[in-house]
Amino acid sequence: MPTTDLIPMLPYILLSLPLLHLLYTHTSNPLRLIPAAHPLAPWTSLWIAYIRWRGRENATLKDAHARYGAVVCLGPREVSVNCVVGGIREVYAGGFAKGEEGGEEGRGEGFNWYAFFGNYGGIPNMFSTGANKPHSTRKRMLSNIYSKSTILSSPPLLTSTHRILATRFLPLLATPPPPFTPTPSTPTILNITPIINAATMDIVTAYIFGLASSSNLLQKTDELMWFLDLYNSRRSFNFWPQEFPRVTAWVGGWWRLVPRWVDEANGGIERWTLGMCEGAAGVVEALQEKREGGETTVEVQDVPVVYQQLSTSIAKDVSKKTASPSNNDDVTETIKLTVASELLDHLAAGFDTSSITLTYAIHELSTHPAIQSELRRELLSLTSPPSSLPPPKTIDALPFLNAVVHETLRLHPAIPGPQPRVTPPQGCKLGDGSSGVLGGGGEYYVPGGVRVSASAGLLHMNEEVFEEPEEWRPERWLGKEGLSKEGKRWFWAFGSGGRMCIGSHLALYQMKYILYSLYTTYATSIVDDTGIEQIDAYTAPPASDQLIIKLTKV
Ligand code: HEM
Repeated sequence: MPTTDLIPMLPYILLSLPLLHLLYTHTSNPLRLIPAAHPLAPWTSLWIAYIRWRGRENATLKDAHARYGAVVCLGPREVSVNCVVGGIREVYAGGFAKGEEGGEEGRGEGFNWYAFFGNYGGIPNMFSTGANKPHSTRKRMLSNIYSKSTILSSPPLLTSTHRILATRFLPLLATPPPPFTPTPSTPTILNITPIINAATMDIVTAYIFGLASSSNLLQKTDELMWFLDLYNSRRSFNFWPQEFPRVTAWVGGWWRLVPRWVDEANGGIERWTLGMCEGAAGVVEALQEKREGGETTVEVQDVPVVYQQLSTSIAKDVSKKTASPSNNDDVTETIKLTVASELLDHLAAGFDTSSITLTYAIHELSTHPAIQSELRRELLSLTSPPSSLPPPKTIDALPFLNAVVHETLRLHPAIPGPQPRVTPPQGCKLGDGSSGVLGGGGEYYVPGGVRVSASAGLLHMNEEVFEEPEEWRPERWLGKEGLSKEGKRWFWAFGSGGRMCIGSHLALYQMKYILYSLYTTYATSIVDDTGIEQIDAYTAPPASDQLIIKLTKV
């Protein structure tokens, strides 16, 4: 055929090129062999992006795993796993990074879903860092102060927790001001959720910054409302910057996908955190003077445990990297913002997740009065002087309280959504070839650079592991052995592996003490739990952000 005869066919040839390319990439993609959550999933990532944009990801994954098994394909470069063997054990215990390794200072390159959690204009922190090496350097700086043995024996933490519960939390419950009481004439009926938010924030920031420099949201109601308004209203604007950061930045020049006030809200929270850092820095200086023989006194509860440890370690790290700093002010500013970015993440991660869990614990206890009485019996069996709390180790060892907290974390994990990681360059095998529900189903090769995730909200619903998983049953954690061995492997509220929650012991500590204070003083019952269902998101508070309960003095 003469070449000129081909000219009329040119548009058709050009049009078919993208289709041929799509066909080629599909047939050469090993992910096409994995059961697909939707017919479009192996062909395009637009389907799962649309599901995320609609806020339907958790529900969609639940349905997909129920239909197609433990490993499902969500996109041409994405899979979800819902099993231990060939699933969380490989991905999380196996140390898959959050973003591809490499990049500037080994911080990772390519897409990193967590980069969005950087603060102060993208300064990374432990949680947001993509690559494993810089992450583990940072984690080593902090692991000791968040370890179980340190938390359970920390005088600053115990003293500040006691002060916060005895002088702020219980008095607030006794006479709650208007924003907490829907009808001021009935002060025993109150919205417990913001009070719990305030209590967890005050305890977490007291451990981080010391009581004198921390938040006092339980007593400063206006500040609490200001903070919660900023914090909660940003939630619905995560999609674009988190899933499509480059598009968001590119389009941002002429069309804002995220309203300006979200940036302003972030700025407000950042300045608030810097204020606490400055207070803590003053206390660290005073401690230094004291060590050098000065007169200064610092009360035990005012020691900024986390701030002190982190600022010292980061200062060493930064000065090591900048051997001859050209500008000392720049170095000081870098240290200040690096510390603040890290600690802002801790206070946000710490207050939000713990208060979600506590809201559900109170909801469940209020709808299960017999279990509430059983818990109160156990708590009241402790004897402690009226002016102090029972010792942390005693509280920690209470079996029924422990069961109530863990069963709530199982049924209502504060982070039920997918925790994305990236498969290593050499690829991996997911699933374990077995057919049972406990195994990973078929075994599949997954190449490097693929987004893979598991979700606590799905792992905790396996009926082979947790009998009647939709039921809240603290007793499944009791008995001689406690939860079954299999149950322990599938319990994933704090994640697992190197990127597991660093604050889990602090979280358990404060949740147990808050429940102790509440239930040794009051009985709770539900007045209005409309909207108590968890939203479909990574971190999932109640849809209504509130729980109205009645308190009755015991
Ligand atoms: C009930 C309370 C809590 C729950 C359910 C929870 C859950 C989790 C989970 C599932 C992760 C891993 C997330 C992922 O990789 O996508 C995580 C990480 C983290 N959590 Fe928590 N958390 C809680 C309380 C706290 C507290 C009190 C702190 C305060 C320090 C905290 C600080 C962190 C940090 C800094 C990370 C990142 C760890 C790393 O990158 O190595 N969390 N948390």
